[in-house]
Amino acid sequence: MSMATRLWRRRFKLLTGLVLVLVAASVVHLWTKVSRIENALPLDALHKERSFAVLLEEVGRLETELRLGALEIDAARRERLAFALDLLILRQRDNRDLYAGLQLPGVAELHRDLGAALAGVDETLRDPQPDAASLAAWAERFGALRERLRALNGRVFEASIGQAVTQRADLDRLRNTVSAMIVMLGGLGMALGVLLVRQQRNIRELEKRDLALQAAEVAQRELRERLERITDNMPGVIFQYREWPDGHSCFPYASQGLRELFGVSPEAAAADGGVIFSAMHPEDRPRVIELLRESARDMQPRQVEYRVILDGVESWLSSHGTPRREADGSLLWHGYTHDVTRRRLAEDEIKHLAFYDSLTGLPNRRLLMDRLRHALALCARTGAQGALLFIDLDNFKTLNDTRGHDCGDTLLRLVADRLRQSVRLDDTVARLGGDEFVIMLEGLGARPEEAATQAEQIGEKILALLNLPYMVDGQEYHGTPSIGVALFGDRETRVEDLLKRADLAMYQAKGAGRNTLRFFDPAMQTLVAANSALEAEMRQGLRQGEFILHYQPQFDAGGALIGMEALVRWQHPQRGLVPPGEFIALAESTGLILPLGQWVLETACAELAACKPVCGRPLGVAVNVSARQFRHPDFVEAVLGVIERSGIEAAQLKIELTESLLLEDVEETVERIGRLKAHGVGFSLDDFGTGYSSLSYLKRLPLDQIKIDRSFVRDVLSDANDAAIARTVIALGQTLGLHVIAEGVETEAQRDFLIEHGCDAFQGYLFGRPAPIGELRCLGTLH
Ligand SMILES: Nc1nc2c(ncn2[C@@H]2O[C@H](COP(=O)(O)O[C@H]3[C@@H](O)[C@H](n4cnc5c(=O)[nH]c(N)nc54)O[C@@H]3COP(=O)(O)O)[C@@H](O)[C@H]2O)c(=O)[nH]1
Repeated sequence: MSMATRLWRRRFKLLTGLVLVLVAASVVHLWTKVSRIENALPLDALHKERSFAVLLEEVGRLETELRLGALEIDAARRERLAFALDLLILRQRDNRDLYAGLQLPGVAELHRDLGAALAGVDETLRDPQPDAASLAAWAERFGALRERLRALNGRVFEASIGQAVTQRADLDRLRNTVSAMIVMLGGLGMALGVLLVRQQRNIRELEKRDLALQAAEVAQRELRERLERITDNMPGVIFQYREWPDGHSCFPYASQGLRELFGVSPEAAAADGGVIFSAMHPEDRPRVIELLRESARDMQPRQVEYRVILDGVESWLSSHGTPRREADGSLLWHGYTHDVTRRRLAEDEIKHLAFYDSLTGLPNRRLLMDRLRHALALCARTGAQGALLFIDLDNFKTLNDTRGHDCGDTLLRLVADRLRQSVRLDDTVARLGGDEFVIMLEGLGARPEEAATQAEQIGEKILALLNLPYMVDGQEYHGTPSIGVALFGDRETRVEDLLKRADLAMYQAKGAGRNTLRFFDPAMQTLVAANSALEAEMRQGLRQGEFILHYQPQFDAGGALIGMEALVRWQHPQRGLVPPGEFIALAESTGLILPLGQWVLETACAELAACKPVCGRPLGVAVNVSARQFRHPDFVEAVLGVIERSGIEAAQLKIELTESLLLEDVEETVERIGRLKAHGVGFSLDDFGTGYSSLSYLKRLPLDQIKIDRSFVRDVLSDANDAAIARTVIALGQTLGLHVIAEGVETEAQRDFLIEHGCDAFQGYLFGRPAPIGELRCLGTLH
C-alpha cells in the first residue's frame, strides 16, 4: 500500500490531530497575550493616578490643618491635625509600592521627602504645645510637596493615557488574533464537522453494510445448512473434486453420503482425494482415472461406473462430474455419485435370464449363437478350427416320466457339471433346452484332420464321463449320450447351419445305436438340401392332391376281418408312389404333418363311411397320428368334427399312437385320450416293445390295444428273444385287459405261433398288402 493511500485512509485521524494541535497552540498563544495585556492594563495606571489624587488631597488637608494650627492650636485642632497626619502616613505607606512601580523620575525623592516631612510633623506634634512657626513651616513644606505631587500626578495621568493607548492597540491585535483564530477554528470546526458528518454517514453506511453483510452471512449460512441438510439426506454423494497440476487432489466438499458409499469421512476426503480412489475396486480404478484424464483433456463431463468393496461387501457406484478450470490453475469437478448396485444386479439378472439357462446356469441358445458368431470371425482371422458337439441324452424322457421332473432336473444339472468339467474355461458349454447340450470348442488345430482328432478325443472323454453312474435322489442312474460333431473354421458358414449340422450328426449317432459319437459329413449336408426340396414339393403335393391312402386289413384269430389300417402314400408326379417312411419324418419336423394328418383322418373316415358292413359288422379303421398332431390344442375337436362330418360311428375309429409320444406329458395324454374315448374312439399303441415299454405309464393310459412290432414278429420263430418279447407283450395285454394285434405277419408259422400264445388279431402280407380301398379284398375268414 502506498504512503498516499495510507495517509488518505488515516485522513480523519490526521485532521483531528491537526485541529487539536492548533487549538492547543492557540490556547497557549492567547494565554500569553492575555497575561501580557493584563500586566499592562490602563486600570492600573488609573488606579495609581487615583491614589495620587487621594494622596494629594490628604497632603492638602494636612497642609490646611497645619496652617490652621499655626494660627490657633487647641486640643480639637491638635486632634484633627493628628488625624490628618495619621491618615497621610497610612496613605503614604499604602502607596509605597505605587511609587516604586511608577517608572517616573522624581517619584522616589518625592516619596522620601514626603516620608521625612511626615516624620517631622509627627515629631512636632509630639510636643504638647507645638509652636505656631513650626507648624507654619511644615504647612509651607507640605504646600511645596503638594505642588510636586500635583505635577507628578499629571505625569502619571499622561503615562496612564499612553499605556491605555498601547493596551488598546494590544487589545485590537488580540481581538484580531482571536477573530482569526475563531475563523480558523470555525473553519476547522466546520471541516471537522463536515468530516464528522461524512464520517457518521460513512459509519452508518458501514453499519448498514455490516448489517447487510451479517444478514447475508446468516442467509448464506442458513442456505448452506439447508443445502447440507438436503445433500446429506439425499441418497448418494454430492461432491466437488479438485486436482492441481502437481497431481495433488482433494474433495473440497462432499456430502455425508460419502461415509456410507466409501466408508470415508468428508473431512478425510477434503484433506486428500486419494482416499476415495483407494476405496475403489483395484480392477476398476485405472478405468476411472483414465476417464478423469480424458475429462481434464477435453473439459467435457464424464460418467463412470465402478465397484467399491466396503466391509467385504461389493457395491456398484456411478459417478458423474463436470470439470471447470479455476484461477489458481487447478481443475474442479462438480458432480454426484450414487449407488447403482440394484440396477446392475437387475441388469445382470436380466442378462442372465436372457442368456443363461435357469436350470443349469449354462449359456442358452441365444448366447451360444452369439459366441458362435464371434468364434467364426476369430477362426477366419487366426485360421484355427473349432468344433460344435451336439449332445443329446439317451432315454432322458424315460427318467423324466418314470421318476418325475425333479429327478430329470437333477440329472440335467449333474450332466451340466460334468460337461463343464470336461472342457477348458474358454470353451462354451450351453444347454439348448430339454436334454440337448452343445459344447463349442475353440482354438483347435488349423488342419481339419487335426481339429477332428482333437474334437473326437474331447467327445470320447465326454462320452466316458457321461457314462459314469449318477446319484439321482439317492438312487444310482446310468445314462448315455449321443454326440454329433460339426467342425467349423469358415466365416461364410451360417451359425444356424452349423448347429443343424451338429444336430444331424447327433441323429446319426442315435441311428448308430446311441451312446456314440458321429461327425457331420458332406453326405448329410446333401440330405439336408434334399429335405428342403422335398418339403417344398410336399407342400405343392398337398395343394395338388397327390397324397392317397392305402389300407391294410386286420383280422382276428378266427380269421374274421375286423378292420384296416390307413397308410398314406404320395403319388409323386416324377418319383412315382413314395412310401410314408420317406416323408413322414420331414412332415413332422416341418409341421406339414398337421394338414397332412388332417387330410388322412378326413379321407380315412370318409372312405370307411362308404364301405359296406362285412358280415353285418361295421368295419373299423386305424389311423396313425403323429406326436405333433396329437399335441395340437384342437386335436380332440378336430377328430370329433371329422367323425361327425363322415357319419361313421366313433367306435369305428381307432387312433394309433407311438410309444415315444406317450412319454411326453402323460397327464395331458391321458386327458386327451379320455375325452375321445368318452365318445367311443379307440386307441392302439403302435410298435410296442421298440421303445421304453414302461408298465407304469401303460397302466395309466386308457388304451384299447397294443401292437406287437413287426421287428419281433419277423424273427419270432428263429430268435428266442423276439419270441420271448412277443409272448410277454401278449401276456401283458391279457393282464391289462388290452387287445393285442401283431403286425408284419408274413407266414402261417408266425401266425400260428402268435395264435398259440394268445394273440388276438393279425395284420401282414400274409393277409393282404396295403392297397387302395377299392382294391381291398376283404375276405371274411383266415382260412
Ligand atoms: N403319422 C402317420 N404315419 C403314417 C401314416 N401312414 C403311414 N405311416 C407311418 O409310416 C410307417 C410306414 O408305413 P408303410 O410304409 O405304409 O408300412 C406299413 C406296411 O406297409 C408295413 N407292413 C405291413 N405288413 C407288413 C409285412 O407283413 N411285412 C413288412 N415288411 N411290412 C409290412 O408296415 C407298416 C405299417 O406299420 P404300422 O403303422 O406300425 O402298423 C408306418 O409304420 C406308419 O407309422 C399316416 O397317415 N400318418
